[in-house]
Amino acid sequence: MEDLNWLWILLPVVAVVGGAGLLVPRRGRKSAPPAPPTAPTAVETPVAPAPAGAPVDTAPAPAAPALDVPEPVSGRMVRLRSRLARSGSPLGAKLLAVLSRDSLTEDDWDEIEETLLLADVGAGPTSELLDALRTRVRVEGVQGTTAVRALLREELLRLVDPTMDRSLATAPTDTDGGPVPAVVLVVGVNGTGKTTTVGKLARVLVADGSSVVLGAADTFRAAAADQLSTWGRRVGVPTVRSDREGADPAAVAFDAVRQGRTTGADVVLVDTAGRLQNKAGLMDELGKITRVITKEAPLSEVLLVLDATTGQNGLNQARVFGEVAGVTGIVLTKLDGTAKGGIVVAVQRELGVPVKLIGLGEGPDDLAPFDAEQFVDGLLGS
Ligand SMILES: Nc1nc2c(ncn2[C@@H]2O[C@H](COP(=O)(O)OP(=O)(O)OP(=O)(O)O)[C@@H](O)[C@H]2O)c(=O)[nH]1
Repeated sequence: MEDLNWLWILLPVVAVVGGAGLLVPRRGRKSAPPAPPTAPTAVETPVAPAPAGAPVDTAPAPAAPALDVPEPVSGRMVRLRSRLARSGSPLGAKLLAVLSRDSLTEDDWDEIEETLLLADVGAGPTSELLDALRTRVRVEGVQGTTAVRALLREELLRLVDPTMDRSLATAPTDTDGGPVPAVVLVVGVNGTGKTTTVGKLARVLVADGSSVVLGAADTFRAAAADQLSTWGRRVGVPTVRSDREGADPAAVAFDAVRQGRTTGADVVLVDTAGRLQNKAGLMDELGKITRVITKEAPLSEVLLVLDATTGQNGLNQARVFGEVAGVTGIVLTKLDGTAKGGIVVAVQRELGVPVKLIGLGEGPDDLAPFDAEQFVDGLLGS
């Protein structure tokens, strides 16, 4: 109980701080904060009937768990910044080292180019940055560590683009029939961290005072639904799932959204499998999920989860999902495991949509809203 008292004390604080960076202001909120500790049976609540031919079961309600108190969102970017800085940050450190040399030769510029390419910044953004740096070093005669760092910070920031809208649409949507939950569909190939991200995001939303329903539409792997239920249970969030391996993911997604609607939830987060080997199959599956969900509520976000350590491979995935899934935001996971932060720039360019969230580790609160300035400062080791 003592833990839970902390939750109620924390919620108003987190709602203010978290709302600034991550979430759009709520419109027409109609529901109370997450299930209070006295109603633990809200976890894994029964679902509405499945569409014809696609039965969906729900697991029985477990015994009352002690609920976690998610870490406030506000401190997380600071953690990212220090992690990036601690990682040795080859990108920022190497660029600074070369740019600080007395007079830059062609070999030095080649070294800068190579560093950027190795950090997965991508060919287009690399040549843009090189042109900008060359011009400014020549024209402005920038010299000295402080001035060079300021120049590099400015130009890296321009590439990462602080003007992009990175807020998450997690406010209920107004429809003719009244407000319906925001629906966030999470897509990406297997192993990138989708289920983990859905679990972490549920915690962020709970910390923000939202009521959440999870939909385990990754029916390919039975353990994925267990994994998701565990995440939900820890913060008192119900999970709609099927225990039948290979059940129709669209049916589970539909039931999750219906459940959210019936219970007046603010947000429904839907995890998917993304295991399909070809574009046509992927398009069919995601198309069907989207079609059935939108019978209940419009899609508010389609988040593509990409593993930051996969480089060019990740970009290829981004391209395919971008074409078939109408992606509105990118979640870059495992940024803690790579020094190649340049992927942020490359993937935004590839898809034309912003990185909205980043994964910083395997801990339950290792998910942060992406902040361009903090990210660049982390790269520069400041
Ligand atoms: N280091 C690190 N590991 C992460 C991060 N996000 C996820 N992981 C790990 O990546 C592994 C795969 O995560 P899942 O969430 O199961 O991935 P998935 O995309 O749902 O995989 P499938 O269910 O197989 O499609 C797990 O071991 C996670 O703990 C992150 O930001 N950093």
